[in-house]
Amino acid sequence: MDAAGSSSKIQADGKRADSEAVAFDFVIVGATGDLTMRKLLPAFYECFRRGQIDRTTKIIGVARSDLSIQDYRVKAEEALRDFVAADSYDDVTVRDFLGLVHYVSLDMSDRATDWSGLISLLSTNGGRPRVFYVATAPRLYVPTADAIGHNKLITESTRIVLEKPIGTDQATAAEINDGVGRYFTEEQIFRIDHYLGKQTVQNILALRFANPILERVWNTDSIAHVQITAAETVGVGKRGPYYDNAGALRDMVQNHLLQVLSLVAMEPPTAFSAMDLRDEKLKILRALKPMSDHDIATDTVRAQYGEGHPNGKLAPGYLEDLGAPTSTTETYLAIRAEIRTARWAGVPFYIRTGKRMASKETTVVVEFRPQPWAIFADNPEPSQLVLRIQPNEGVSLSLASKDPASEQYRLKEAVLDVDYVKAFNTRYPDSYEDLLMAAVRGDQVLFIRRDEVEASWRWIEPILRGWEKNIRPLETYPAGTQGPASSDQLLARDGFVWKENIQ
Ligand SMILES: NC(=O)C1=CN([C@@H]2O[C@H](COP(=O)(O)OP(=O)(O)OC[C@H]3O[C@@H](n4cnc5c(N)ncnc54)[C@H](OP(=O)(O)O)[C@@H]3O)[C@@H](O)[C@H]2O)C=CC1
Ligand SMILES: O=C1O[C@H](COP(=O)(O)O)[C@@H](O)[C@H](O)[C@H]1O
Repeated sequence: MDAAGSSSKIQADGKRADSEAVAFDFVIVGATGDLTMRKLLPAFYECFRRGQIDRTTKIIGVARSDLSIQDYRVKAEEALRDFVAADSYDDVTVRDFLGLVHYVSLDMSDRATDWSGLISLLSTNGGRPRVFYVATAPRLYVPTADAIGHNKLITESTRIVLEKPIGTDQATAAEINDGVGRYFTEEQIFRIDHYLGKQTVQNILALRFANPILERVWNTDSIAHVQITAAETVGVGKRGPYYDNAGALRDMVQNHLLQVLSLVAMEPPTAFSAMDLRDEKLKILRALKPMSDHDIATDTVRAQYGEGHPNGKLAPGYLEDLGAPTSTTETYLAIRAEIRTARWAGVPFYIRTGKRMASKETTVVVEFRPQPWAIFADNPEPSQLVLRIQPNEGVSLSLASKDPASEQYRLKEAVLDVDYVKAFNTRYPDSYEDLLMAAVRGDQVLFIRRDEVEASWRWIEPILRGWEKNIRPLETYPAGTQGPASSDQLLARDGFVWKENIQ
């Protein structure tokens, strides 16, 4: 399938048809870190290459390391070489882009640090967008906001972008929100969730609210259950110290997967505005049925990967990856959630995520209710709408069909499938590209509001506490598998199965 009319909109040089070049000052605090090197600089490079960034823009790296601008540009160039797709990398464009990149050494934990080097780089034009992106450990979010305020750098067009995690529970989230909120208004605070930068996540809204054919059946009358899966093949890697304090619930569910769930479940907003959209997401987060200790025991599963053989090769278990003798941190979880609204009464939402699983796939599966009266000898399988968030971005709908190979009236599943990359004949931008440019433009549609963060933590925290009390014991699963068997039982109890190997 081809996207009607799309080819005329794709520009040969890869520019995005609907966006103009903007001039701005963008300060990245944490400029030598993994996130900046692997994601932010490559994303900015792509936006520059596509003509979205004006040449007078300044991207100013800030960290404690004592580096000259030249040293930092060398590092930035290495990062672009490593992390920009080969077919996007171009020496001349890289050279031009590096001309926008600056560096200042500053310590955010030291109020006495002299900010004059940074201040001299910032434009005095109060209308020019000025963004501070805080890509450091969360304990520095408030001191950074404090230093920005103390140095009187907040103009009418200044924004602050906060990376996840916003806290580790309700209380610590409130401390960060209050601390940053002393200097910045809510309209100036951009809490990032990179899942909202994924085109396929954004597309959930288009599918639902631009296609009445779907929206009319998007409720408990037609939908039997929803599965949200974010499976990863990677282990904990070098992020062990962070991850062991977080676990899968804080790392993936509190933010990314609850955002996906709220987009799948929300009512149509009255307008496509940050306020209306976030109001509707918030209602869903607030409508999640609180998990009692009994629910935690029966409706959650938590597990940690042990040694296994993904693709026939030995992979270490979590403890070995972590380099610790013991840990009760979950690297896998499955939860059966309920949303207490008229639209979703009686429709379980199953969430699962895990590291070192059999395959990398992030999907939303919407299973429709079965035919109430079967006239065929075969019982048709209920239709499933599958949103492939990543990889192989696309959407498919399985339909029961007459099997042409059978003389009798036998049924067989046939699949309507749209592969977005082929349909739109364009590259899929990395999540950070849209998010960075939205922060520059001051558009909060793709960012999380304070009350959403709080509502997410309110639902998550009893589960965290229940697990701390071992209400649901930690299981193990071999690396390279689909998690523990009890996760299957969670669905089997309701008569459902996880849909596997979607990609
Ligand atoms: N990496 C990732 O994939 C993801 C990261 N995040 C979040 O992004 C943030 C950054 O993560 P990541 O890049 O991995 O972390 P890193 O540890 O790799 O980088 C931290 C950065 O902060 C700088 N820094 C540390 N202390 C100070 C200070 N006192 N003043 C100024 N700069 C300081 C460090 O440089 P220096 O030592 O030179 O000061 C470094 O540039 C974290 O909040 C993380 O949770 C979120 C999602 C994914
Ligand atoms: O935020 C995070 O997300 C990644 C998964 O992101 P994806 O875009 O590859 O789905 C996860 O690996 C990481 O632990 C988590 O912090």
